[in-house]
Amino acid sequence: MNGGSALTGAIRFRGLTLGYDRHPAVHHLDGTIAAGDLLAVVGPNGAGKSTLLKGIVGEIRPLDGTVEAGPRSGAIAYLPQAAEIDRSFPVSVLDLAAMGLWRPLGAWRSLARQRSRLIEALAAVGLTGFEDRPIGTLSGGQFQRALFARLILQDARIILLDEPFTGIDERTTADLLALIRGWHGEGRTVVAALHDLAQVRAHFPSTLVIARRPIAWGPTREVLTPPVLARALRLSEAWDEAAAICRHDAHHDAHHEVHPADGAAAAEPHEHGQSHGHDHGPAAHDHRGHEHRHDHHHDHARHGAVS
Ligand SMILES: Nc1ncnc2c1ncn2[C@@H]1O[C@H](COP(=O)(O)OP(=O)(O)OP(=O)(O)O)[C@@H](O)[C@H]1O
Repeated sequence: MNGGSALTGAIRFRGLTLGYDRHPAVHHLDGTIAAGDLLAVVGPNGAGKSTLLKGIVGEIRPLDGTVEAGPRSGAIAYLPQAAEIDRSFPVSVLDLAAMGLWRPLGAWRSLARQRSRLIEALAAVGLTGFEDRPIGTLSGGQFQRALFARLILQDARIILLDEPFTGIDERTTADLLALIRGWHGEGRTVVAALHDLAQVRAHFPSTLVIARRPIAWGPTREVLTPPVLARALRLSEAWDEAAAICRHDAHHDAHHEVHPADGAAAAEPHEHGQSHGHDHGPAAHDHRGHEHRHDHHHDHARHGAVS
């Protein structure tokens, strides 16, 4: 990957730190999600999954480092968590889905063509006949289907999904998973924050485990192991919410992160410490989360916070 057009569909992180009010929520992420990857982002509550997706789509700006996903930001479609979506707005299913057409076609081009694409997209998500229903009257599953119709119409190279199946019935989940597989088959890059590990194992070839920082990244069957998950939980619980930012260029412990090979999924299935020769394995460092908190305060004193 040399950037520019070669990055189409790929997402590259360089020393990325994301957070709120200058407190990091995800930090020191390096690596590339390859174009066409179907990647699950997994981690405990508060691990930073939503924050990472928001950072990719540009909803929040990096506190440090960079994320490149492009080349055009409009090439990203993003489905936030259901709780963040306002359903009280009085629009119909057709209108909601039609919002997805705004970027691909512009406002006034070929209304007839737009109409037929809309009808096709609603059929693809099983909502034929629901066109005129106000979105406020839909069930949770039906509303999620309408949002997926909007995603279809956005026709983006990169699709980010934040817990798309939470609270969604099995039948709808199966239908939407089939759509996701279809997107993967078309070579789009799909990244989904998920909690259901069985679902991840069954449908997502690659997984990134995070606990405020990347824990493991690679082929799902190699990454989703009990030690990795236990470590993610431990580190997440030990996190200091008030930690300050440490600059990636000055951070002496920066090499503790996972680095998927450029082109991603081949990557590194194991915990970072093991493959970089540092003794950061879970057995050797049971108190690593605590250690990390200490590092942060130390770095803060040594380098100062990023302003
Ligand atoms: N708008 C915000 N302002 C301040 N802190 C925030 C904000 N959004 C998230 N955070 C904090 O950032 C951290 C990561 O949150 P995030 O929502 O990214 O985690 P998550 O992995 O998606 O969690 P969950 O699985 O519970 O959805 C948490 O400590 C959270 O409280």
